[in-house]
Amino acid sequence: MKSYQAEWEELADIKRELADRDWFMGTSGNLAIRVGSSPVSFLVTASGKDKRKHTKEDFLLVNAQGEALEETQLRPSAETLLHSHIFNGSSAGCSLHVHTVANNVISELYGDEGVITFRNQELIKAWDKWDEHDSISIPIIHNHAHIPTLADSFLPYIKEDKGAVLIRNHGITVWGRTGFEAKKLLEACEFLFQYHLTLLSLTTTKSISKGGVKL
Ligand SMILES: CSCCC(=O)C(=O)COP(=O)(O)O
Ligand SMILES: [Zn+2]
Repeated sequence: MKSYQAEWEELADIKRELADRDWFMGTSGNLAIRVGSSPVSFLVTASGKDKRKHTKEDFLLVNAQGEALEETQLRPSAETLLHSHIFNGSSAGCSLHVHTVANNVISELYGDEGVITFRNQELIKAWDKWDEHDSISIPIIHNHAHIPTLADSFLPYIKEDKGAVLIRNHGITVWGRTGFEAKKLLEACEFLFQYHLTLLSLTTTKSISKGGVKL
């Protein structure tokens, strides 16, 4: 079996950075990094742990179906199937899932439309969109409690080696060709969500003030 020390360290570094951002509230979140391609194998976070803690039991190696490849007491993330779909359906090298207040609020605000689109934002260059008229759209899917059903509805959005999908009132899953790219896209999404929510709340405040209502 291929050694996976380098992938372990890369994922551990990403986990530390996301923990520093406080993006693992209440044991939420799971991370995965590809180890092999044929056959597919990847490291994934162990289920139910406080991902802000860093231990030698943070990750386990799983196969294309998300089954442990080594003897372990650890359970792979409950949402491993989504990472499996990403590694089986694209050449992505890393897949990150976090719950933040901003991604949850955006998913609820635009959940009925099933998508949120950003344009006229410098940060869409994180998706390699360099033209002034470019836009990026992030699909929003229903939060099926049954993970195989959730994974089925997630699957059609794995069209490229990088991407992002919001799961309504749950969180976001972002993937990229490398750990660097996946983290860049995740941070860009969070920036765009926070910007949008801030602008919405200030615009509302501004229009209420204009209407003569004292806040
Ligand atoms: C309390 S978080 C609920 C489960 C979840 O959505 C999540 O991201 C963490 O699950 P895991 O099995 O990966 O720990
Ligand atoms: Zn989750």
